[in-house]
Amino acid sequence: MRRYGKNPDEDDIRHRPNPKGNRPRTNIRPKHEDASEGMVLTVDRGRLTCLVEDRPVLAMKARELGRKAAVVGDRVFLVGDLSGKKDTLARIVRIEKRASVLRRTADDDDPYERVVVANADQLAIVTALADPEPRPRLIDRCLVAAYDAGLEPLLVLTKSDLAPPEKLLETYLTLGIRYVVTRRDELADGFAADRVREYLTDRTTAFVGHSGVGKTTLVNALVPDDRHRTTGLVNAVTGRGRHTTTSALALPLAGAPGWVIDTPGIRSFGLHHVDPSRVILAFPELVPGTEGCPRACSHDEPDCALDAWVADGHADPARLYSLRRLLATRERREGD
Ligand SMILES: Nc1nc2c(ncn2[C@@H]2O[C@H](COP(=O)(O)OP(=O)(O)OP(=O)(O)O)[C@@H](O)[C@H]2O)c(=O)[nH]1
Ligand SMILES: [Zn+2]
Repeated sequence: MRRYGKNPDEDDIRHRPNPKGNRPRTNIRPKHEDASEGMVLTVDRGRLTCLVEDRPVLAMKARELGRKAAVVGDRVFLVGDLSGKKDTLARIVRIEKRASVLRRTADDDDPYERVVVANADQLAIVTALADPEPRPRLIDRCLVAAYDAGLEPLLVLTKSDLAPPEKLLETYLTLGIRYVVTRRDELADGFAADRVREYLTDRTTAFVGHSGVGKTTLVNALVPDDRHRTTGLVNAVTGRGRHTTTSALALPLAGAPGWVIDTPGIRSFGLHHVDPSRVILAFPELVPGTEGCPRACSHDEPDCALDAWVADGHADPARLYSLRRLLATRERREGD
């Protein structure tokens, strides 16, 4: 698996003073030794549906977790009634350290980060080739978020029955991004799902896309029949309606091991949280060229050493251009 960078989640590093002073460490036992492991499938107004063994269990966060929130994809430990029966409520007592964190801010000037999905290793960026028109800047912003989170991006271009993909793909050639193109008739006969599934096997893939691009249609083709979301986003796990669904939803991939994590349609992708030093990790051949950069270089400023280094023939200028294009998406423009 290719990874673009580590994503240390500061939240997970707990600095707890030792209240017992110098008492021997053996006296400190892990709490809740009997807790069972589960995975968060969806979150709905403070209630988390977790998969424990093979059953969905409704749970809430234990007080002792404080402000730390569990999100979809989190591996958690639960205690209490884990039968999954009606009207039971278990408690989440621990959240495991996350392998990755996909974040977004509602707006660039909104410092409040939302952790959208934990532990994904791939980001499927779903874009229609027409109806609605593709928005390259939105795609670029999703790419930046993927690189920042250490997720490998996959472009999923839908509705190729309405418009051809070539022109849009040209833009992404130099980025070396994997892509898959689908069209309406291949949805019905299963070919679209077969082709997309190849990229999802053994992985945890978060799906993002603008409303109306056909994300739900595609996700339904990829997950078991009884887990279908109706268009209008009825929560397939809790069965509740659209107005309650603001969370992502993890669904098992049908026909192969893997997880599909559907996220609500997005209109924008705020990048307030993005660190440019991580975006360059998606361009490994450019990294040695940054040795001559000023400290904390954004790689998109006049003193950046990459211009001279690339001019000397060390790397393809088109790749530097692509890096700059992605870095520039951090500045918000009308319609992002
Ligand atoms: N022509 C064409 N239409 C498609 C294709 N895939 C989906 N659609 C249609 O596009 C519309 C939107 O599809 P959805 O799957 O609801 O889109 P979505 O991205 O989930 O949108 P939200 O539910 O708003 O987030 C529906 O009318 C689909 O039938 C395709 O490959 N070709
Ligand atoms: Zn630089």
